[in-house]
Amino acid sequence: MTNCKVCNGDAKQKCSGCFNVFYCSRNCQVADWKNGHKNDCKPFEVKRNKKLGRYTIASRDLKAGEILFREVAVVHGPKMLSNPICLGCHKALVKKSQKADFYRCSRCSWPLCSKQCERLDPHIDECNLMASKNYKCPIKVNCASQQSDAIYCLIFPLRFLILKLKQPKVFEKILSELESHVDERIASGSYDHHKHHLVPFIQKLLDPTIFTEHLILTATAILDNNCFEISMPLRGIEMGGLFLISLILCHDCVPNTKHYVNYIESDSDIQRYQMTFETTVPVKKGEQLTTTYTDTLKTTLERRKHLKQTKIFDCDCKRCMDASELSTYGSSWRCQRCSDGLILSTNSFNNNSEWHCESCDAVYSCEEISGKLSRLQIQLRTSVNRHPESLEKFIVQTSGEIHGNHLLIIEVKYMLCLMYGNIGGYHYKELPENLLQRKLDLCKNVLDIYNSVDPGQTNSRMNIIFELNCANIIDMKNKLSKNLINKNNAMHAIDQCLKQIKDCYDVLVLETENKGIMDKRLERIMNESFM
Ligand SMILES: C[S@@+](CC[C@H](N)C(=O)[O-])C[C@H]1O[C@@H](n2cnc3c(N)ncnc32)[C@H](O)[C@@H]1O
Repeated sequence: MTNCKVCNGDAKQKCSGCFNVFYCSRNCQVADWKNGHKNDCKPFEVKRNKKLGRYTIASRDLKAGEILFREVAVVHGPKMLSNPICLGCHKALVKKSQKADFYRCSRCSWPLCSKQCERLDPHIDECNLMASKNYKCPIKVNCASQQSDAIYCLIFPLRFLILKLKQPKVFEKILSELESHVDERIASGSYDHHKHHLVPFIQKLLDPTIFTEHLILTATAILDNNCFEISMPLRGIEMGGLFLISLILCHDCVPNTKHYVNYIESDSDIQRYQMTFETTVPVKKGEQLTTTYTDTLKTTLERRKHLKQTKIFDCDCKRCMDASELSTYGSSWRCQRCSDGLILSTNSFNNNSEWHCESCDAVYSCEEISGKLSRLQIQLRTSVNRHPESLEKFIVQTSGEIHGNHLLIIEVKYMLCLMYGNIGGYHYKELPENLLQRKLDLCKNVLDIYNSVDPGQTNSRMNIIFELNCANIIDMKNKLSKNLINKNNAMHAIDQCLKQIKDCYDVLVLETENKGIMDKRLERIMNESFM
């Protein structure tokens, strides 16, 4: 028999939000809700094992699109390599002219937007500290360019360490619970720069007998290992945040959740960047809830190398362990020696393993495969302009060497899906029939791959379903005008497409940054549909 969380009596009911707590009566449940369960009610449990450390499992069956939790960052700040940003409001700083300097904080000299940003939280604490030690930001006018500036790597660790002074209990809990892999990071030499620049900077501002080199490097490693990006291009914001619940979710290359950050207006000077996590697919009670720490639309070798470098673990998820990437062939090449077979990795668990042709057994080194990919990526970024004709040419020219579902080609196809029907010279009213059919085929091809590697209500998949339905509507209208289909059937099909478009819109605008763009896309297809 389970006991009531409030009075310890025999429990007869459980909280339907999380399934984690039990009560004897409605009165006890209401009392507990008011007493804090409102904030703690989350439909998952935190578990721990040797391989993952802490991880989360669903405590009840979850539908796709269920919100798991929302939270604000305990600390946020510039990324380790950041373009010049205002330390007050965090917006990107743009120079008015080549020679002009940014506005400088009157006390610490860090670049800001204006005087108004001087007193904003969290800049105020670091500014007080720097002013008290007479520290002035050394960025020179001419080197404060739009390029990444390593000096910003000083600020986020400083803010995190200030937490030790302001909220010591919270800081100690974070230090004892979060994984940092600090020793591996130090041993690899990747923290040498921090030893020479960050440590002396912090120790100039904070007591070095308490803020030792190891503590400073551990705090930095905690940020590197656990932070999420706060990326709001329309607001000009690119930074990192430490979200204490979000970080517990472990990684999978086919995750079952997605997350986004929205800006919440507040009366105070505190900026609130709110993280939301939600399921993208149905998740059964007891199943692990997973997120991604990398780009799910990159190849296995790229994802695994990125995870090893940034989060210090070797991913052994189902997708990584299958050379065919769940039968999508998302990392596969075509054999140039027999011009027939597919080249796949011989051992997915080893990033340096050889690759071999399934048909003629030709062997390729890992460097050859990585080199091929880099060459095509560079070709795509530099010589191929972002125009449908040149992207189509790229697909044709590379088809002898790379599989049509390789994720680099899927990236190109995704761009084409968004371009056809939407950009100048290719709007639906001027799109020839063959290109409309091409768009339909491309959308189906890309969707097929996303169904395996990026399933459910992910933004990229929702974008493709949106485009596929737009193209379907135009196709239907064209056929109707040529009397190739029955009017009632066509109207019914168009209604169905509009419904799916609206569903995609509803999912995509949950991330409020998308709203303006999505409104325009919706308006465009509504106009096209009823013309
Ligand atoms: C953001 S933390 C995740 C929460 C962490 N397990 C904890 O207890 O605080 C990231 C770390 O979790 C571990 N981890 C997460 N996903 C993993 C996976 N799929 N395989 C192995 N380790 C993983 C790695 O040690 C990684 O550096």
